[in-house]
Amino acid sequence: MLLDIRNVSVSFKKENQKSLFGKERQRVLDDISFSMDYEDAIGIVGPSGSGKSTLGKVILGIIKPDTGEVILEGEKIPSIASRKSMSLVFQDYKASVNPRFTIRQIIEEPLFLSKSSLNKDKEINRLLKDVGLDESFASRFPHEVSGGQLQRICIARSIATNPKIILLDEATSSLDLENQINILDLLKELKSKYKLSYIFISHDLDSINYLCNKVITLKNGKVETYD
Ligand SMILES: Nc1ncnc2c1ncn2[C@@H]1O[C@H](COP(=O)(O)OP(=O)(O)OP(=O)(O)O)[C@@H](O)[C@H]1O
Repeated sequence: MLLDIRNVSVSFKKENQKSLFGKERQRVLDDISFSMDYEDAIGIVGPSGSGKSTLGKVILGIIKPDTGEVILEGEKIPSIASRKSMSLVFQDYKASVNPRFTIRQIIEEPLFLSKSSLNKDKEINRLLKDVGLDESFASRFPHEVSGGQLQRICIARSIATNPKIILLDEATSSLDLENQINILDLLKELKSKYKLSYIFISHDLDSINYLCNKVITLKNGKVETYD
């Protein structure tokens, strides 16, 4: 098994409490359990505020759950190994890149310590090709590419470290329909090429049905359906 989420609960301190030192907490995730096999694409769907992104952050080790655990290949998260095995693609691709970096610098950011510079150029060209862009993109800046192209660049960055799991948080939601479909097709292609596993957080059931083999529906922090 690749990933095992066991009885995860998360609560946050409630905002705007009547008393200044109020200790009321809001339970955002309530006893969530599910597992993921190699090469699964799991869709997480649910209304706004249902806890989808919080669950993503728990899986990435950004938020420590109050109770429960996340086990990646038998190892508890967060661990050094887990950080290397997972990467992330956001909805807000513009905010997730440094506007002063060239596309080459953006893609090589996670490769910083790992490869010699000669190999790096080759690697960047290969990654650009993987996401359907040619080598000329490497020297451009983010404002010189389209939204769909920038999201492709973020996907190239996310596969640069050979992760096992890519967490895509509303990764297609700010794109127009044509770009959404193109990105979903690209994700499918990369998945089979590199035997990737995806956790795909989305409002959009059509996209989830297109890409994913399992769907988890969250409602008020609980798993409502799992199939
Ligand atoms: N760091 C935090 N501190 C306090 N409350 C938080 C924090 N992060 C999230 N919440 C609250 O937890 C609940 C779930 O948020 P979350 O972002 O996980 O929902 P979501 O399902 O991803 O929503 P959306 O679809 O709108 O992105 C919300 O009520 C949110 O206000």
